[in-house]
Amino acid sequence: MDSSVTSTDTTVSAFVPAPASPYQGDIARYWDQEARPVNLRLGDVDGLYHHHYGIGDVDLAALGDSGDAAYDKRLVAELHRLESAQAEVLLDHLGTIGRDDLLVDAGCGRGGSMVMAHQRFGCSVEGLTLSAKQADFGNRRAHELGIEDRVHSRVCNMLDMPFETGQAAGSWNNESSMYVDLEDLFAEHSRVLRVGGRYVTITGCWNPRYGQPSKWVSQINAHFECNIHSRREYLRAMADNRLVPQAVIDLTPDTLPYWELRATSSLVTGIEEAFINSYKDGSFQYVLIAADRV
Ligand SMILES: C[S@@+](CC[C@H](N)C(=O)[O-])C[C@H]1O[C@@H](n2cnc3c(N)ncnc32)[C@H](O)[C@@H]1O
Ligand SMILES: CC(C)=CCC/C(C)=C/COP(=O)(O)OP(=O)(O)O
Ligand SMILES: [Mg+2]
Repeated sequence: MDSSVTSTDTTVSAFVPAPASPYQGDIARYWDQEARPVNLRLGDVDGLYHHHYGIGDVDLAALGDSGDAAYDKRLVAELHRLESAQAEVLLDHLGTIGRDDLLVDAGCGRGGSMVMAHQRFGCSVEGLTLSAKQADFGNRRAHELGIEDRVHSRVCNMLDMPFETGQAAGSWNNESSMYVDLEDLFAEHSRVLRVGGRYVTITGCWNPRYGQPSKWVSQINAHFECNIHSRREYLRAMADNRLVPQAVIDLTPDTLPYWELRATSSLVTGIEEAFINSYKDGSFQYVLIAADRV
């Protein structure tokens, strides 16, 4: 992958709306300033830039011997493969999407999942992020791929989406729902989705069976300036907003191999222990919820 995508990250969106709250201003700044090598090096593998985590078994044969010079490169490629596999599973749950349909990526990051959705369905994909840097990055990448007329990112609050009622065939949050109130979020997804449309989220949530957010969950919140919700809050807020779960899948066992591999790499960020320990002590879960808009 040509690294110019990362090195030319300097353009500024023409219009950046004022943040809806001081908190959203902080989150916009957070993502404008984010440049962790773990995200850029993985994205450089094939030009799909993700800000989410991975699922699936590690391919030990592809990883090979940790002693040889190219091991680091293979490790990066393997972590990236698992992150793209996560996005594929999210897309699997959107149901049937046609070329004329619109999909909405709420909290789109640098747009990796949007590109994958367009490549799979041929549809239009609109992404919303608080970060002008991320929107510019995603739009530049779409332009390089020649899909800028079908894949577009903008700076916009996902609680106030610029779409007509019932305009979207599908919408999702991929690790972005921990920044907003869930009642407000699902009310807005419910509004923009057509009846019969599909909403999908992959998220980390605290487990009501544990009791309250554990110290590890609190550590993850502090690390990302986010506010992780409980599994119960997701289901309740969906029920309140005409979103009826069609699948609720506990992906915790599927994401642990990614974290255990990442913890051995030179790209660690310091948050690996909190994810591994909270997944193992049962206080935190990685879940996919797919819901029908009824
Ligand atoms: C962890 S990243 C996930 C990015 C992307 N979904 C992915 O899978 O690569 C979280 C994203 O949520 C976005 N976000 C947080 N709060 C938001 C809000 N109120 N409106 C729009 N985007 C928001 C951030 O700007 C960031 O792009
Ligand atoms: C599952 C949960 C609770 C996620 C919180 C949201 C979040 C910040 C996701 C990862 O982004 P990233 O890819 O930028 O993070 P990192 O730099 O750690 O890879
Ligand atoms: Mg990452």
